[in-house]
Amino acid sequence: MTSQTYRPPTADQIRRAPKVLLHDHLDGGLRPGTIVELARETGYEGLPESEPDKLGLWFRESADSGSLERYLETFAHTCAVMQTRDALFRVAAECAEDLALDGVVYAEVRYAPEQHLEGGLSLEEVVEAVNEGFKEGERRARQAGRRIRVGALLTAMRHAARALEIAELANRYRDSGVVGFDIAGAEAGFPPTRHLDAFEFLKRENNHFTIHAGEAFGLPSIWQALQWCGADRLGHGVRIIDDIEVADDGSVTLGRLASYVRDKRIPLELCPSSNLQTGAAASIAEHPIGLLRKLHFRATVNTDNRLMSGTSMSREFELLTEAFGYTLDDMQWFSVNAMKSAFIPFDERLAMINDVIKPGYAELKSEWLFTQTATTSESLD
Ligand SMILES: O=c1[nH]cnc2c1ncn2[C@H]1C[C@H](O)[C@@H](CO)O1
Ligand SMILES: [Zn+2]
Repeated sequence: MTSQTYRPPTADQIRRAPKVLLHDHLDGGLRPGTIVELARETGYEGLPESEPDKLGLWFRESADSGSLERYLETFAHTCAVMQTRDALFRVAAECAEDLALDGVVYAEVRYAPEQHLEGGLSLEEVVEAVNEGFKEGERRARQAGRRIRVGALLTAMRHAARALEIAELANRYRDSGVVGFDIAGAEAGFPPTRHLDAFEFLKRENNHFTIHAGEAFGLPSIWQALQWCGADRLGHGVRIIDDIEVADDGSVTLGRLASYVRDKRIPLELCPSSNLQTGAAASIAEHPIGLLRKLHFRATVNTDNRLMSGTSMSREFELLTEAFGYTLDDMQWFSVNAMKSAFIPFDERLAMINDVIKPGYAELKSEWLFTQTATTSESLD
């Protein structure tokens, strides 16, 4: 008799399973219908499509270019409609609602405050609007019988020069909704060491940060992010695969950097579908996550940009299940990994693991027992 543990989970089980999301961009996850409405309300006339389904398709197709730089161009439209307090509040509330509906119980959602100042808001007003939106989304989710907790990560754009200012902002709001800091944007030509002052400030403040590294650019970027900047986690980090050698007989050799990442349990915020679009991986089946999971790296599964990739946490897990035969146990492993790597305090992470994640998977895994019992007693009658 095979237990549920060895069966692929159904789409419904994947959706109901408690999931943890560490890498999701607020400006990469808007509902297409909301973009259309906000564009109308705010007088933005630059949208390439005015009908929500067509607009959603436009984002997916435009982001599918094989280049990170072209992928990033699509954010001009989402940021354009996120320039008022009401728009930021709405987008954040809907983000929390959508994630909760997808079975996400804990999420860290990032955005770059400096990209939302065109309507005259201050950096503080941007952060407060988003924080209030997340709270509202959590409340709506609770009303609908779901539970989610959302924290914000403040991102600085790596081509700009405001990283220290944004790091200070993240530090100021650390006890009210902001759980950490990040840098994002085009990777090639913009090494993380350009922003050392920001990282050093956060270290002095005992604060947390992740760095987009090892996505469009390889090992040097990961090495800098860890050994020069002191990142707690790697945004993507998928190119760590370049430091892992698999011989014809299947034996695996880790280089110094890959060993360091695994030994120190550095969390990798892997985003499979996003990587296919930017050319960082050729297919889900060939995505390094398969090997990294086998080798017990601290791998986590993430969406990156739900709008641009037409994805969700459930969709990412469906794709992985299909490609690698993952079970509910694998899903639990990824979810516990992510929760261990979150930026909230240790006792709260532990409580999420023990009181939410493990019981959630235990319940799903036990379901097969009851279907089994029902069939057995029927056949005995
Ligand atoms: O995957 C990514 N790599 C680098 N930068 C990214 C990625 N996804 C989104 N961004 C950028 C574009 C957004 O406007 C910004 C803040 O969320 O972060
Ligand atoms: Zn990202």
